[in-house]
Amino acid sequence: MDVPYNHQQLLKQAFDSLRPPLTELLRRLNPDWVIYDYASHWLPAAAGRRISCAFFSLFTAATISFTGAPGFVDSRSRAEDFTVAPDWVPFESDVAYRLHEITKYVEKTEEDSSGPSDQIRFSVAMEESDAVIVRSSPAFEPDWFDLLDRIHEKRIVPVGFLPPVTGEESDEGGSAVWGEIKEWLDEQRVNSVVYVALGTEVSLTREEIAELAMGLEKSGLPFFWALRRDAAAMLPGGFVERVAGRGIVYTEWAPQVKILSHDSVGGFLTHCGCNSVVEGLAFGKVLILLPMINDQGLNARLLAGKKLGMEIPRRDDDGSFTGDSVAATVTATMVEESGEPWRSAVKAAKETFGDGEKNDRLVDNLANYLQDMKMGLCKKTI
Ligand SMILES: O=c1ccn([C@@H]2O[C@H](COP(=O)(O)OP(=O)(O)O[C@H]3O[C@H](CO)[C@@H](O)[C@H](O)[C@H]3O)[C@@H](O)[C@H]2O)c(=O)[nH]1
Repeated sequence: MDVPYNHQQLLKQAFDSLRPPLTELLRRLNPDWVIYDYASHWLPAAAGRRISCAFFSLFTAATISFTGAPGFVDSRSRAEDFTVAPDWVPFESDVAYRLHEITKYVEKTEEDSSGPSDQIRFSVAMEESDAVIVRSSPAFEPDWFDLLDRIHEKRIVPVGFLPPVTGEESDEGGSAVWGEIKEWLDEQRVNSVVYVALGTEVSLTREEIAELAMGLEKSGLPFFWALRRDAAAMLPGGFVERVAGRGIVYTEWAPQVKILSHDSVGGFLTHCGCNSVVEGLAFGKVLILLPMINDQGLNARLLAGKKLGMEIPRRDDDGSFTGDSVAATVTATMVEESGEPWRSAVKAAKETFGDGEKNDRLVDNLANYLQDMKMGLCKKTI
């Protein structure tokens, strides 16, 4: 969290230096399977042919489908090409980037200091795997799972949402910190508080922070805003004092899961990172969508299409938004009658995202699959 986004490639560079010791470890342990993330795209090569490799996608089935499909020529090169569904998507779909979300990636000129770009890491990690495990569920995105099955010649195994745990099972959020936050939340009305948090990688500009602050102030609703200290330093003068009592700006690592599990929280203004989305929906909170980087725009479209969240309107070219549009989206989703379909949709989705037993069944399926196919039997030869 403390590594600025523009220095993140250094983490990958450091990570790559694990290749020799990991290769040695794998040779010694000789496991049946290795499960890996996209950054270690070299793991299948390190594992060799005797160990099976499963790429674990933290991204949705829709995002993986949007990213590419073997057997289809990907002729996309301009930013505009990524603002529509790609050729291999056979059904109507809004899942695509907005111009402002993709331009910075397409026009990127600086080299990746770690060597391979994230895109290359991702596609090699997918291609070289024997199976792809997806942290999602066909109950949420049936069309996208069907499509993945059709376009990839390897097993695609949904593992469910791995919903968050609270209470004694969770050690998150030291008790003193949580005690104070809980005390404040206990004083608020049920479903009245907006929890605002933009994950671990997003950096807002001064203007974006000011508009967001103005919108929250104008909404008149109680809010709890987890904002890194460096970003909080850019808040407009007098804001914290004006909202005192009604709004909290919290500059430490927030116990997000515990906060979202509290009954006073009704909505979650989120950047649409996959973990936050699961955490919010597992507790039935309506989402207010402010995607900023990576897959977040695609997640926002997928969620908005299912009325699980409402996007804060922004200019297509530069992504700017106003405090008024923040306030209007927050109040619509949280309290106005027009937001009722969104509030009902998240209640209905709570089971899919949060039900432990339902999700555990998918984990069991995965475990059975790994057992059945162990010892390299699933190496695809087609
Ligand atoms: O003060 C904080 C801040 C964050 N969190 C937790 O940190 C996680 C953040 O995860 P996520 O919501 O996925 O955000 P990012 O870490 O910013 O997401 C990165 O990783 C995701 C996939 O894992 C992608 O979907 C995003 O685009 C990418 O930016 C969540 O579990 C939060 O509960 C806290 O508990 N307290």
